[in-house]
Amino acid sequence: MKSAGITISGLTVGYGGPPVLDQVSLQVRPGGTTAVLGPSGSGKTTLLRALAGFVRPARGRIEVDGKVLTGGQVLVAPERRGIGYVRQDGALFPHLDVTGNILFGLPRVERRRADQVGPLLELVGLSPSLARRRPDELSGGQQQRVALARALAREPAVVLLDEPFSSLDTALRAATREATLNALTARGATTVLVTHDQAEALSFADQVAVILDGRLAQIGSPAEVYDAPATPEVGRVLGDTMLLAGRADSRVVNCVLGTLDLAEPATGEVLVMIRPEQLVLGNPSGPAARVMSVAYHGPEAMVRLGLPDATTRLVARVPGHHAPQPGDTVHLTVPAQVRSFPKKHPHTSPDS
Ligand SMILES: Nc1ncnc2c1ncn2[C@@H]1O[C@H](COP(=O)(O)OP(=O)(O)OP(=O)(O)O)[C@@H](O)[C@H]1O
Repeated sequence: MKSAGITISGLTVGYGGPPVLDQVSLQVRPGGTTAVLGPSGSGKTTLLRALAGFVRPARGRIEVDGKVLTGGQVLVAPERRGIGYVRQDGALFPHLDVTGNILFGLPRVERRRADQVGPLLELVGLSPSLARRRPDELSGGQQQRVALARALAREPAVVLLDEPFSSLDTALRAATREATLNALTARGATTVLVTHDQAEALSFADQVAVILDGRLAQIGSPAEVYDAPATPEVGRVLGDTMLLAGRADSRVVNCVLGTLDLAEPATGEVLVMIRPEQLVLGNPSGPAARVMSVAYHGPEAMVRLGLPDATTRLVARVPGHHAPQPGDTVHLTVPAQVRSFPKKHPHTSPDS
């Protein structure tokens, strides 16, 4: 399969009302994997639908491998785009077995080649012995992998995945995600994954696009968007954040947690963004806080903390076996460099 790059320019889509995607422009490199992350209703599925050719954009252009699929008068039909689409529910045909599902819709000549089913199943991490099972004889994760094998059977240059793992439990989800990524990489497919799940986006993709209210708020590597979000809102989409009022002076900022180092210089009134894992408990040089509650999750615990000012509430993520007890007094430090944003509104509570 040939890898193909995707270029989306000024894409605006509405369903008769105000645009649900507004002037979105982004690129996916050939063979690259981009995760699209954003709150519910932000327009993620609409972006995939526009790529697949299921909706006609009001404006904008979509090119795959340098060929215009959408733009001006051009609207290439979905089946002629060379794009595979795997939906959240897998959408297998219940009356067809695995082989029938994978070969469905292929040209008649290729459909006779049932021998391609075994290698495809292996590619997505399934045993070829499942080839004659029907969907109701498969687990959710197996069904998702069959759906992926069906998409790959057409050898699409681009594969779109719309929350394909969200109905699976944690262990199955990780295994299916890995099998999917391996299969896509082996085929050199260019992939766009829509997800709500921050960890999934950060671990699956080489590029993360954050969509807020129909607009592309930021695009970059997983580390860029997580560590250096363009706005507090992007920061929040990527994970839990706390915003503290502070006064910046070049590379440092003074806030209720003391003097912290800034990753980027700033001056004046700012909001300091702190992630729960940046708060370190135990160093007596830091301000004291009282443990309000502890949510134990096994490998980690989320510790809710109150500062003596009685208004600042913080959350620290600590290793599960290091969790303090409610009522304990702990000391807080932030050894990491932190990010700041120009101050727009006062906000001193954790928003997680
Ligand atoms: N067929 C449609 N007709 C009218 N409005 C629609 C249609 N499909 C989606 N919308 C609206 O467009 C907006 C974006 O929807 P979209 O499904 O793209 O969001 P999303 O980010 O994928 O959401 P979710 O994460 O909940 O699936 C929403 O406000 C939604 O109500």
